[in-house]
Amino acid sequence: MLSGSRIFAVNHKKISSLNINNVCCSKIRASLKRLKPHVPLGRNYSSLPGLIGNDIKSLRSVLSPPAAKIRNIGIMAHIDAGKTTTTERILYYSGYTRSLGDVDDGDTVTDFMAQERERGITIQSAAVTFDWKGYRLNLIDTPGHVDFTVEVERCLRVLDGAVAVFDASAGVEAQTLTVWRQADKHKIPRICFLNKMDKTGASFNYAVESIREKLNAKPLVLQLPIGEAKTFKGVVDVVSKEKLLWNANSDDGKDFERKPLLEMSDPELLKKTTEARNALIEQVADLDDEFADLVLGEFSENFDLLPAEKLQTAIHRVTLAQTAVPVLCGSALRNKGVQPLLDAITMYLPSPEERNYEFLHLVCLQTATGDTIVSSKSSALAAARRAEREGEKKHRRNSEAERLLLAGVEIPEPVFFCTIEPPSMAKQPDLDHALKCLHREDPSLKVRLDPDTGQFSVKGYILEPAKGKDTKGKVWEIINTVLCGMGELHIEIIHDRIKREYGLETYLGPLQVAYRETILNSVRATDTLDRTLGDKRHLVTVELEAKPIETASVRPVIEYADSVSEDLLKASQEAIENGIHSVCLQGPLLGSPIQDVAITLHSLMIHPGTSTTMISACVSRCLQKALKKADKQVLEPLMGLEVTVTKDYLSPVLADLAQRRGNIQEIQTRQNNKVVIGFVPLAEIMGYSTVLRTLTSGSATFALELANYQAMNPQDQSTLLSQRRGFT
Ligand SMILES: Nc1nc2c(ncn2[C@@H]2O[C@H](COP(=O)(O)OP(=O)(O)OP(=O)(O)O)[C@@H](O)[C@H]2O)c(=O)[nH]1
Repeated sequence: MLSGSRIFAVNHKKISSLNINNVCCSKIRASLKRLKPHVPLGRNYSSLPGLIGNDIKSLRSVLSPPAAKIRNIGIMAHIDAGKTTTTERILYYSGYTRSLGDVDDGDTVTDFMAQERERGITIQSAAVTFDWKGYRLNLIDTPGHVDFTVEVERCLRVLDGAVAVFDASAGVEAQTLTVWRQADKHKIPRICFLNKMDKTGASFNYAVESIREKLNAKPLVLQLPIGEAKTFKGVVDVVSKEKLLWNANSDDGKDFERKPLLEMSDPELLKKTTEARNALIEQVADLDDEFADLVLGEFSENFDLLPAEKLQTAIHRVTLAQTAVPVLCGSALRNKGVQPLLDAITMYLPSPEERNYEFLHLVCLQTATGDTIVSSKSSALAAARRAEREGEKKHRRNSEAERLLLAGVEIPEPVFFCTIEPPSMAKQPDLDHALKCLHREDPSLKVRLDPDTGQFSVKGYILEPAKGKDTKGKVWEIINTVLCGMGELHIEIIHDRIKREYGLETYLGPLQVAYRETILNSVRATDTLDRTLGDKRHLVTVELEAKPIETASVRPVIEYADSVSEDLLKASQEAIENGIHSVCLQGPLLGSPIQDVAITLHSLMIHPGTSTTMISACVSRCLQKALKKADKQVLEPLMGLEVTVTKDYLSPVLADLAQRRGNIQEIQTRQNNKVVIGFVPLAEIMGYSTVLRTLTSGSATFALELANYQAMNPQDQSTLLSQRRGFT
């Protein structure tokens, strides 16, 4: 959990173009840069070809609408489902941009970082504000790659609704499950958009079923596709029984035809749509009592007489209650189906007035991800009070400031780390500054200082010892700066950003896996620290026990025996726990965090006047002594893996995974592809994208997610320990 947050009251009249709740500083500066190119930024941003100036509509002229006409929404999905392409179409049709951006050409609005444009992927979420039919939409495009899950998390906590985009040929994919779970956690009402209906293998029914089965959600089919794959040309609006057709010769899809379905011209389609509408009405009536009463009363004889608006209002209610999700379809790339999606956003997703925010206590923090920005303190306070009245009251707080804070961002533990070095010692402060700023934007990036790893330091291609003596015999050592991140891509992007945005060429050490350690048996130790400093005697005696437990947490459980005096504990508890935590952060085998342990303090004697530092030191030493005696175990990160591959390449992929200690759980058939689902240790999967590309001629895709930490087998553990000690 992020350590803290602050609230900022923003004068929205001064920055009316940035009607957003919580985006990182660089996004705000970059947005300002787009609208006002001369704002001095003090940091380099990638240029925005073709976007500065006339191509983007200035929002300063648009008056603030009432809250009921505001939609704060996000776009989320598995990587490459088409979020950015859909966002580009949305911006174009709303009049925000005057030309269609393309991910493949690297000229989109929301993917504005150089790395995003070069790789065609979203790395940072981007917020844009635009209007649609009298509504003000604040939209955030989020990344789909698992390495940037925290970006999604920090956006979800401020959204009122979300559009989940799916590749209609793949249905629910691995990362869709992750973002869906995140949205569930933040209680975000959603709409599903089945994109890529033009793609070979696209199947509306398959995608709807996968939403039902894999996401355990109730899909409300609001549209039916007209054609699929190459024949896809439009959609039927099930609610109004109209067909929407896009002109095949139009190059931007701006204009389309909306016509009622008629018995004479479309008998088959009309029959199918009537069946779908009746099924939809029954489904909504099952979920909404008010609608059920209406349907069973006035319209039970003939659902055709039920006005579209009544059905729409009921769909809005069930969407808000999150008992079902409306499903629409289209092809963003072929410019079909995006305008009805915009209508659905305004019609079915909630306004800020209809949402309760989870306000939580968090401690104070500098301006960073997790801060809460409000347009005025009084309106935010009113919202907080309403949330308390209507919500579960469990977060009622006394302090006014505390009541305004939104729930924090949950930060997963990093699984990779590597050293990073500046080009010269003189540049170390610049590197520290860059890392500090990047960490504030991206709390999933962790930086730690490793004083004495006993390893070699890599500077360019030259190996230098990390510790030595100078000519006068004085000992010196290199302090390593260590980057800890969510994946290979995450660290690569950070490295690249330091170069481009801060002008610093840095050197990365080899990428290493973040292992953990645990103990296998209970051990007990006693220690006494007796030191006299000046005229003061510091004397502490501690007896403690460390034992294995099941928590999957890197924080040890700390217990105190009844024999430990409560008065003594009151004065020294913090020092004792600091001592325990510092040892548990660096285990005896690899210097990795220790997990699944409980520490019980059995006895404690403290001489009056002993400093808390000495108490911490004694507890640390005693715990180290105990751990030395224990049987120890290295735990390695185990990744959940999903590889989507055509049948022809299945065998080589399986053979390769077997060599990587992979454990295959299931092989599913998804359209013409096979989906291999299993687990593989992270250490074995480094650089997998290159290997998979070679094995399958670039036709396969894969997704990885941390599943848990598992015990290494004795042989692999001893090989790893030998490697770390430099014996192999
Ligand atoms: N056939 C087809 N391709 C599409 C469609 N929409 C997007 N694409 C392509 O799919 C690829 C990924 O599109 P993006 O819009 O970058 O997807 P994304 O979900 O934003 O990707 P990340 O942000 O990196 O997760 C690009 O090559 C697009 O051209 C579509 O409707 N049909």
